[in-house]
Amino acid sequence: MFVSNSLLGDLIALFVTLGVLLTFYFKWTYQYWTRRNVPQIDPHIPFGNISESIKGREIVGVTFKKIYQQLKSQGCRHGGIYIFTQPSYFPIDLDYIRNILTKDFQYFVDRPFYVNEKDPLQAHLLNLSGTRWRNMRSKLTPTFTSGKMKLMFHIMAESQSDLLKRMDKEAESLEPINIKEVLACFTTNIIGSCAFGLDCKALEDENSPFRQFGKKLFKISVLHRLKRTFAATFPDFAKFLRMSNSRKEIVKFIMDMVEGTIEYREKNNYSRNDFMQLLIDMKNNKPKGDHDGKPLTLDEVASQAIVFFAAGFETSSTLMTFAFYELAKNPHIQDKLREEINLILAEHNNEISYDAIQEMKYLSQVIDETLRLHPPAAQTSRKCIKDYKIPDQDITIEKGTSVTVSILGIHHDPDYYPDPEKFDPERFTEENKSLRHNYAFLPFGEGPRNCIGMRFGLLQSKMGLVSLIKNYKFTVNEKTKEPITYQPAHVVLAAQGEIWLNAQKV
Ligand code: HEM
Repeated sequence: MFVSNSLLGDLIALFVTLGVLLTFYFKWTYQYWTRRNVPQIDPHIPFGNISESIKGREIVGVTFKKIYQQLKSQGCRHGGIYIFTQPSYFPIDLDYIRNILTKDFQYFVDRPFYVNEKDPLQAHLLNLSGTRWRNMRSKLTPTFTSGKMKLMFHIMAESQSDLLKRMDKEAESLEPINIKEVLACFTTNIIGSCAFGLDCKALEDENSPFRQFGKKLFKISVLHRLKRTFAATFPDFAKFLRMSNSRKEIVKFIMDMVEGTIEYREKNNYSRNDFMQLLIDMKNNKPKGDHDGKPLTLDEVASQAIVFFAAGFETSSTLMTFAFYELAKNPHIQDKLREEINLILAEHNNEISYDAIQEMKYLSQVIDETLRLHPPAAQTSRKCIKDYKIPDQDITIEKGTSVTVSILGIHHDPDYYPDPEKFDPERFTEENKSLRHNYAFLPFGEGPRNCIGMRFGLLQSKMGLVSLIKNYKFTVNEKTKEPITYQPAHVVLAAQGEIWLNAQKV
């Protein structure tokens, strides 16, 4: 029965053989890019090139930025990395990035995410692939036009007066202000109101159920992160195991809320200018546009509402938090912005209106520079859906390979932005923008699969900035831990720890 005369001897032989086989497997796997003549950054067993982020030492966006810088310093136009054992193509040249995101989009329609189609609330725009994505994107696009944003502006304006009330209360206490938390409550109110039709009251009460839900949504345990990465890396195996990405308590919270809202509106014949209403209309009537013509199901309505909340709430509140921090560090920029705000509002009866915000050019520069320095989405990805030959190279990206674009890496590249760590809104004057490659600034991604909520995200962030900068002068409080670093195990690029500011009424 034993190969040798002892069980121990057999076990040792078995482990040694397994060890040797595994080493060969990793060695062979980790030469994929070298075999294809693509420069690679040497990976480590078993996490490939993302060990630091898997171990929770840094956010993956920072890992990708370092890879970008390493490849760029070696003069590479592209490279290859490994996420666990899965090869991912890593373009550096902005023309290659433009081809993948836009010009040759038909090869890169999908995202490399694992989705269990049977999971409730998973059929949302961010996750969907192929024809299902095209149909949903086409149905949802009319939801985000400037006309619709103008209609939703009134809902945002209600939250803006709550923001001022909260700020007045905080400033009166003469204590430093935890700006990250205040702004998280502000965006919770706006998105909760627009996506779910709810009065969340997060600014009045930090313990409100919706604020607690927002915290829970982004609090991802190490186990859940490992599960997600595993499923993304080995999608076929995850499919075989029927792995689920849903969290039961989140599904229940959302479904109860969406069903309740729909029932109330339908029973009372009540309608409102918000995302939820547009989704309900698409459930009850055939949506317009070039798609399969099918109305949305209840699960699809709930899925879109949750992704609008998840994709729109923390990205915008992080953008605003960094904008206030940078303005507090740079008083001359803050003063210049306040001057513009006062000047333009004076021409609009001192009312913060949609049109007044659109006229504020320096405000856009401040927002763009914040998005450059601290892009909330530090990277984006695509999946190659048919073999793709890289133009001007004798290299083919194989069907099924993922592509990683380091937004943070590009935004900190001194070739495009000299002295990249400096906060300087002058980089975004019309003249300076025209001197750069269009793809050197990608905070919302690019191409047919870019951020659908860009207008909404910008509008709510601009509204937050205008109403607070108009009324308060901000400086950084010594309780803020500087230099700012990024939270390691987090979905968006957010500051580690709190950002404490002093606010003085102007
Ligand atoms: C400052 C705020 C925001 C930033 C920086 C941001 C950034 C991004 C980025 C980088 C992408 C990936 C694009 C690509 O791969 O080319 C994305 C996708 C997406 N965003 Fe945003 N986003 C913001 C706000 C919002 C808001 C407010 C919503 C919804 C109300 C939203 C909904 C989405 C959705 C649904 C997608 C997936 C689109 C698709 O796959 O077709 N985002 N966002």
